Amino acid sequence: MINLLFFLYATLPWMYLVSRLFSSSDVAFISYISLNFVFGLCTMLVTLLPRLLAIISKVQSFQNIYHILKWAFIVFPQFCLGQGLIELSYNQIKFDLTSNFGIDSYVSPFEMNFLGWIFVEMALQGTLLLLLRLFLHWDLLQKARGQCSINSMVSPSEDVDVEMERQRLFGGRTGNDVLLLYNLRKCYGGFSKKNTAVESISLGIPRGECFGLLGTNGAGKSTTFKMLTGDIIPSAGRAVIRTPTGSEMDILSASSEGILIGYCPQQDALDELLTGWEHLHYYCTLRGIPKQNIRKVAEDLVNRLHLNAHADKLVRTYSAGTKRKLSTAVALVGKPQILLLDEPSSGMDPCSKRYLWKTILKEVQDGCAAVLTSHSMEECEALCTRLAIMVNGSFKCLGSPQHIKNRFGDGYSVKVWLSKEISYRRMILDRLQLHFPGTQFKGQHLNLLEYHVPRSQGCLAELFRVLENHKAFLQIKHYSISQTTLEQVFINFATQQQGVSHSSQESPVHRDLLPV
Ligand SMILES: Nc1ncnc2c1ncn2[C@@H]1O[C@H](COP(=O)(O)OP(=O)(O)OP(=O)(O)O)[C@@H](O)[C@H]1O
Repeated sequence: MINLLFFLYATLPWMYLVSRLFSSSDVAFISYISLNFVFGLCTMLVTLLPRLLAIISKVQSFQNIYHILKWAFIVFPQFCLGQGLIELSYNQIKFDLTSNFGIDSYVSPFEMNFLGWIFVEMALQGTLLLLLRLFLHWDLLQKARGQCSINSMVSPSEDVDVEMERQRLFGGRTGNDVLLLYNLRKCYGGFSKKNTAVESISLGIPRGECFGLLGTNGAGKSTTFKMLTGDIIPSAGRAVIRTPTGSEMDILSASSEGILIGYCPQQDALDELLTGWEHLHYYCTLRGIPKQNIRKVAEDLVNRLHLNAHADKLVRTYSAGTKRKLSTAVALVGKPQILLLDEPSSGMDPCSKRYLWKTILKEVQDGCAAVLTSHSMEECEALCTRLAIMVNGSFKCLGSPQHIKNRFGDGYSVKVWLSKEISYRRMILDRLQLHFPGTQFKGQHLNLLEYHVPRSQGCLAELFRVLENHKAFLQIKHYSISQTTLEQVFINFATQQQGVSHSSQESPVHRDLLPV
């Protein structure tokens, strides 16, 4: 019995590991167990043969071969099981026979010169292989741990809107929501956990909402999308879809329930050797659109995204913007209930962007739930009913664009152009702080300085007065005062991003002022 338990303890992780290396199906695992038993039997026979020959012929060399094989095969748990059972039966039979003559020949199975080494070897092997297995499947273990702690509060420093959204989700107040993310988390790098790309985000998106994900390069937007599409497995948390019947299911099983998810990845997943028409035809077929309707559906998408001039050409001749249009068209095939758009408008001209926005808005109005990432604040304001700004993988704020501007953009943005590139940064700040306590310096680019002045009664008129009075003294060429924009709110959050690259061209942070 002990031997059997050790056998299971030692072999199962090993067998599972090897079978999973070759295939992800459990059928492979079962086949592997069967093969293991066959293998165990073979090693037993190979060892027994010299032993039997040694008993029959009394030739010492057979006995030596038996001993060598016995020690060599000890690394195979299957052999240990068979060998252990045989030795135990042999021991018992010997004891039964000799006890009648008053001889106690019983040997404890734990004696090192009997089965002791087998136990030691199996315990070591079992432990090592189990640890190896845990190491290789660390992600799965993290996932299991995440499931257990799914209701746990994540960070006490979380923004109140983000926290409320989490509570809404875990409180079950998700009436119309179709896409639900529960504490979704992704760490790259297994054990090291150094790179947490997405840090326990919780979100519910109802039908007819376009949700915007904003963040600097590397904030974790694409990783979130990849978890939703099954490209990568979350380290913790769940992404679920609510079916029309009200039941919740894992997002990856959605297609089996007939729920369509449209995905426009950040990198165009297009075949360079096919034309636009061929792509659309192919995806329509994949989506199960009846053959007679394919032409109509493809034509509709081509018209809506203004692809007519390019649909007949090979994709390799497309410009970057045209490829994005085709990728978006592919994502829209079959009227998906959930639409995931990863920077769909990157590289598009302003005119094409408008057509794209119109198309996305139409889909959303028709009841689709969309998630969109973009580096264009204008786009997010035009399309998104709610948005979140991601910094270092977690949401820093969440709500409608107006709500975010009201909460985080309270006050005025003052831009001052100096006549020369002189270091008047501190002096201007002192003057402004004298009249408007709480004024902050936001950044500098050559001779352009930016300040944030908190809102107060009569502040605007006073602000003009102060700047006019000091214009000549402070060498101010001209200045502008505006309400804080979404872009400025974004910049404020984005400066918190770890290791934000100052050389990037993409993010709005780099198009505007940087903190100094
Ligand atoms: N396969 C990977 N292995 C290790 N780290 C990764 C991997 N993919 C992404 N990361 C890291 O995860 C973090 C988030 O990356 P992600 O691509 O999700 O950012 P993003 O917000 O989509 O950026 P962008 O706006 O540039 O598309 C980054 O720090 C990135 O370096």
